[in-house]
Amino acid sequence: MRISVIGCGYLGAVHAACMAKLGHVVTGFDVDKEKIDALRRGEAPFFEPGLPALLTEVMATGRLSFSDDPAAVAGSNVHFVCVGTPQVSDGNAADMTYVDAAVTSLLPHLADGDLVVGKSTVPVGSAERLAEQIASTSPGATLVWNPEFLREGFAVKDTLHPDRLVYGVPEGDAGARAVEILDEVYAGPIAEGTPRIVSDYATAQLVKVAANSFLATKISFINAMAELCEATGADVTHLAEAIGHDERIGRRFLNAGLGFGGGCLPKDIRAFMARADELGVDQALSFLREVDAINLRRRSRMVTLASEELDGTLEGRRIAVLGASFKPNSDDVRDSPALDVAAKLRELGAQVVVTDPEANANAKARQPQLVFVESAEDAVVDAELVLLLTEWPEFVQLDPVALAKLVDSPRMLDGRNALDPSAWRDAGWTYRALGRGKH
Ligand SMILES: NC(=O)c1ccc[n+]([C@@H]2O[C@H](COP(=O)([O-])OP(=O)(O)OC[C@H]3O[C@@H](n4cnc5c(N)ncnc54)[C@H](O)[C@@H]3O)[C@@H](O)[C@H]2O)c1
Ligand SMILES: O=c1ccn([C@@H]2O[C@H](COP(=O)(O)OP(=O)(O)O[C@H]3O[C@H](CO)[C@@H](O)[C@H](O)[C@H]3O)[C@@H](O)[C@H]2O)c(=O)[nH]1
Repeated sequence: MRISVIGCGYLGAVHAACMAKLGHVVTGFDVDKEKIDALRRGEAPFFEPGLPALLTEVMATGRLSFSDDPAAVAGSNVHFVCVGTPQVSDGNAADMTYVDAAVTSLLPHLADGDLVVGKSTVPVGSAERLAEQIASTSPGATLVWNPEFLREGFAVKDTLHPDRLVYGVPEGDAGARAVEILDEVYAGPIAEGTPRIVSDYATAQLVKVAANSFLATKISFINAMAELCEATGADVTHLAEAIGHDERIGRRFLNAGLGFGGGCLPKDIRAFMARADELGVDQALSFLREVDAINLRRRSRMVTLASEELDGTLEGRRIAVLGASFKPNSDDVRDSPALDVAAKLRELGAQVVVTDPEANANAKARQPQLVFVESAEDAVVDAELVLLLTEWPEFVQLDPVALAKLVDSPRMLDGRNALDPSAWRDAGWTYRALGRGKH
């Protein structure tokens, strides 16, 4: 198939490369010329394991090209819309400006029989509105909604081997034909047995935000339990393990700590609440307000614990922060709990030194007043307190004995429950963690 991918950010760049890997001829288009120039050189514009090698492999076949010219999408039969839907600056809703602009720029290049495939995460009702817009100028083209569930850090694997495919299609022949085309696009994963669910537009859009709401709720549930553990002296890691053995609950996404961040879960639950409000069913999602509040409370709890560790005085105290990205194996700092905590501590007067294996540059662009260094060893020199805020493997594997020799005072606050408490305590550290023992 001839495929265009509109928007080559985290989602679009991976999607374009994976579609080429599946044998299609792909043109990636983005308005960001710098990003396109990098992709044309075969460089991933962000850190994503496996993407650079995949780009090199598929670009050598000649099946993948990139352009900053909107007309480059002409001639493709399937057009994936992968642009951003961030939170609006003055509220909780999703900003649909980029999706609207992307579809508008696509319209003049659509031919009869073309498929427009929405992949961005949008408020329910958007597909119906965009389908009308497309029908008014290009009645021969069809819109389908095909939400994406990839995780950063595993994006290539998740795209090539998704755990499910969801198609939201219109009724009638156009919908049936759209299913046939999408089945051809995803022939590889379907042959591997990937389940696919065919439904209407509204359901497909809702599946995406429902899935992210469930994941966010699961994380906030365990973090609420962490609050109880802190009040009672219990250990949330044992609690998670114990309830996780119940297959109906499951252990995944029960890692208590600093909570969720990134470019998806926080903004998606807020946009979902905003949309429910518009639909007059805000009560149905009122629990998500609490999910958000529990999540944000973990960040302030970390700041409080840091202050307590330093006898209530943050002013002028040297704090080392390990981690800036919202999770390991990503350089994404959008709504990063780690960066948020580091910035707050600095605001309160601490001398904060941050290090992240991949996210230093992105983090510095957002928080230029923070000091960034290249390694954990550099960050902890003379530190009175060390905070582990993103559980990169290189941080989890740090040697507490060697590190103790570099710090001013061996105090560790583990914001991700990622370290072995006894190893750190045996090496002379004061070790405290969120949800583990009485504070
Ligand atoms: N990042 C993820 O892991 C992930 C996973 C699943 C779904 N999503 C959803 O996918 C969408 C994209 O997310 P992202 O993380 O890739 O965002 P992003 O900000 O990394 O990328 C968006 C890209 O769209 C480009 N763009 C903006 N307007 C454009 C236009 N009119 N024409 C062409 N390009 C344009 C931007 O320059 C940018 O490169 C969002 O709706 C997000 O919720 C993201
Ligand atoms: O037990 C857990 C699991 C995750 N997290 C945090 O939750 C956030 C999100 O993690 P994850 O879901 O792995 O990252 P994303 O790449 O943002 O992926 C989510 O958001 C994507 C965009 O919508 C979806 O496609 C994915 O399915 C969904 O998992 C991160 O800050 C993690 O540190 C926890 O605190 N505890």
